[in-house]
Amino acid sequence: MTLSEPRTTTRANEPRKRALVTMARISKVFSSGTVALSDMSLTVESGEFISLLGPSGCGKSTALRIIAGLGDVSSGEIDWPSSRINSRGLPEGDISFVFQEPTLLPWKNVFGNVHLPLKLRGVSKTAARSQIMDGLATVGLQDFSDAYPRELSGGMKMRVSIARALVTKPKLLLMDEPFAALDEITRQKLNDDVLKLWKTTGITVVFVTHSVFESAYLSNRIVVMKARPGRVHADFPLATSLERDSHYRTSEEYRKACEKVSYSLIEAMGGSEDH
Ligand SMILES: Nc1ncnc2c1ncn2[C@@H]1O[C@H](COP(=O)(O)OP(=O)(O)OP(=O)(O)O)[C@@H](O)[C@H]1O
Repeated sequence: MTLSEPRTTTRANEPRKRALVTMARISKVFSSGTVALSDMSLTVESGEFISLLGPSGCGKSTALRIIAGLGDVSSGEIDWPSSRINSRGLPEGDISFVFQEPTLLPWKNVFGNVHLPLKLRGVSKTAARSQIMDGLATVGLQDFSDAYPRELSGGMKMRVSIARALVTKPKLLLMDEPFAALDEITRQKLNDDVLKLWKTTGITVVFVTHSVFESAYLSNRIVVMKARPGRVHADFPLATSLERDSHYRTSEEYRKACEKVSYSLIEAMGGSEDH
C-alpha cells in the first residue's frame, strides 16, 4: 500500500455493544439558580468515541463532571449497568478525566506525575515502573521520564496528562476540551494519538469540544447540545469507510461529515443552514 492510498477503518478487538453508563433525565440546577442541564438522557455504549459538541454554556462540562461523579444531580439517574459500583456510586477505577489544563505537579518529574494515580492506590514507584513506562510509551514520551514539566512544550505536557489518565487502565476516558489551548498542528498530532489509543486499547471516550472539525475527525458518534437549558439537540453516528488519518482530513467524506455536524450545531444555536 502506498502512502497516498486511503486505508479502510479497522479497530482491534472491536467490542460488542453494551451500555457502559446511562444518564436518564438528568437535570442540574446550581445554587445560583442556573439550570445547566434539563432532562438530559444519554447512553454511552462500551467502546464508543463520543464527542459532546455545543455552544458555550450548554452544559457539556457539567454533563462530563456528572458522569465522573464530580458533581451531584438535581434530579434523574446515573446508572453503570455493566460495572461493579463502589460506596460513592461510581465504578471503581473505571474512569479517568483529562482537563483542558494538563494540571501537572511542577515539583515532580514526568515519571512522578504519571505515578500519582497509582500512588493514591498505594502502589510504589518500583511496582508501578512498567505500567508508567508503558503509559509514557503510548504517548511517545518514554525518553522523557526524568524531565520536569517546565522543560516540556504544551503538547508534551498534555501527553503526560493523558499518560497519567491511562496508567490505571480505565474503561472510560472523559476529556474536557483537552487540546483547546494548543496550536493547530500539535492539536492534530494529539488527535491522532488519542485515536490510536482508542483503536488499540478498546477504551470508551467521551470528548468535549467546541470544534466541529475535531469532533468530525475523532468521533464515531456526535451528541450536539443546546443551551438554556442544556439538553441534547441531536445524537447521531458518524461512520466512515476510511481510516481517520491525514488523508481523511482532505477527503470528501470528511468534508461531508463536517458539513453534517456543522448544520446540526447551527440548528442547535437557533440559526438556519445558510448562516
Ligand atoms: N459551579 C457553577 N456554579 C454556577 N453555575 C455554573 C457552575 N458551573 C457551570 N455553571 C453554569 O452552568 C451552565 C453550563 O456550564 P458548563 O460549563 O457545563 O457549559 P459548557 O457547555 O461546558 O461551556 P463551555 O463550552 O463554555 O466550557 C453555564 O451557564 C455556566 O455558567
